Amino acid sequence: MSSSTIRNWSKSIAGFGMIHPSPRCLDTADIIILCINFSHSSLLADTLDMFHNTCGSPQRKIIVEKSTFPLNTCTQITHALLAHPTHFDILSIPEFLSQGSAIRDALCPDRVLVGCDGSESGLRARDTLIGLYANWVPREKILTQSIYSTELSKLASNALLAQRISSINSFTAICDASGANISQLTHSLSTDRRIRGEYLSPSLAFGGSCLEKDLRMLVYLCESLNLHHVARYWNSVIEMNDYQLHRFIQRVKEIVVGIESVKITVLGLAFKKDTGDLRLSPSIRVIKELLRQLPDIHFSVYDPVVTSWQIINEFDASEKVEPCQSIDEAAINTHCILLLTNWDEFYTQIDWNAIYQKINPPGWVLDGHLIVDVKQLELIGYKVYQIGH
Ligand SMILES: NC(=O)c1ccc[n+]([C@@H]2O[C@H](COP(=O)([O-])OP(=O)(O)OC[C@H]3O[C@@H](n4cnc5c(N)ncnc54)[C@H](O)[C@@H]3O)[C@@H](O)[C@H]2O)c1
Ligand SMILES: O=c1ccn([C@@H]2O[C@H](COP(=O)(O)OP(=O)(O)O[C@H]3O[C@H](CO)[C@@H](O)[C@H](O)[C@H]3O)[C@@H](O)[C@H]2O)c(=O)[nH]1
Repeated sequence: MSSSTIRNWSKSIAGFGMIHPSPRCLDTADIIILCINFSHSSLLADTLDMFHNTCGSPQRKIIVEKSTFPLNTCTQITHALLAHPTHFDILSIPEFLSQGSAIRDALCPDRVLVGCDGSESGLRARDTLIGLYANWVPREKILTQSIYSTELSKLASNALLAQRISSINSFTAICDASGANISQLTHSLSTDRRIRGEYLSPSLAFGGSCLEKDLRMLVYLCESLNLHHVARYWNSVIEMNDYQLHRFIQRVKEIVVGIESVKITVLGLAFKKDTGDLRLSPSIRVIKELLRQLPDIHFSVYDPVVTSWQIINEFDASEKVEPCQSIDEAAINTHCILLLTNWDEFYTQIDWNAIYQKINPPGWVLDGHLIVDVKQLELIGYKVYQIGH
């Protein structure tokens, strides 16, 4: 979300504001929402230091854990602040929004989980936050739980989403090896009302800053609870994701190896459509791994949202990765087109006939998201690999 969007949105909800954190602003706040990124773990310590440095106004404050922190973080914060003269109540209210639909998800959440420690003041703090959310979320969608349950619910949600993606991706491997068709398979699965179709879209891998990170947190939690079988189970979801990505990279290698001065066109760099976020993007992993294994390759990259500056900054070997302003520009003299992000315009706005005139024979297209109509492209003359077909 851009800061101006957040500002406009937050203006419409009385009492909300974006602040640059400082001991002074913490002193005057009634509710402090932590949405920092735990991967900078020292920053969590900095934040706690900042609370310690506030002058200690007598008024009680509520700290909301919105970031996805490891289980038990709320309790650790409580202990860390025990000696502080201001009294704090800690709540866990995990965030479930997705990149690309953040505002819609925030305004119309499936549910809001509010976890508290069950103490008298904790329950009062919980009711304050429920009152705040009730301004725009129907009361029946606001669920109250213990702090451990809300923290674990967040990890469990991302783990199950990732597990569904890895499961369907495992079937693309079976389809590739057996001749079955993944589109037909997902269609039949989605008609089963116990399964349905969400998070069953096959892909070259799941990416983004959350699913893998939260799975790793879950694996770590299981290990620390001596639940080694359970840890291995969830770790296998990550392993399946890596396997799927490397299967795709292997297919590209088989096609381009031996071609002199090979040029590959990458369509889509963001980790998914409707965002410019590059964190743990499968496209970037594909490019970097191919550059590592076949350093002579040149890439031309087009993404509808990711800027040239972002592309240049992402790669050390920037002279080998050329940002392009259009699909047509990226495709000139290419040997192979990779469809790596599921942008809507790739489904509907690519003139495959026109592009075929600009590329090097035999004209390979490798589709990591079931974007193209394979038969139509083969009729034009392309050679096509689509996951699971
Ligand atoms: N991005 C999402 O879609 C999403 C969705 C749900 C939950 N989450 C969770 O929210 C948290 C943040 O994720 P993000 O994607 O917004 O990360 P991010 O890195 O984009 O943003 C974190 C921000 O916090 C700031 N920050 C970190 N430590 C700070 C400190 N001590 N004081 C002041 N500012 C500090 C950083 O400078 C950064 O701007 C993570 O725990 C993540 O798992 C993210
Ligand atoms: O059927 C699917 C659905 C998604 N993906 C991929 O999975 C990744 C993650 O997608 P998505 O879940 O939409 O993105 P995020 O914005 O990372 O959101 C997830 O992570 C957030 C941070 O924790 C949570 O708040 C959200 O509920 C959770 O969906 C992307 O690479 C997608 O392309 C697939 O391959 N197939």
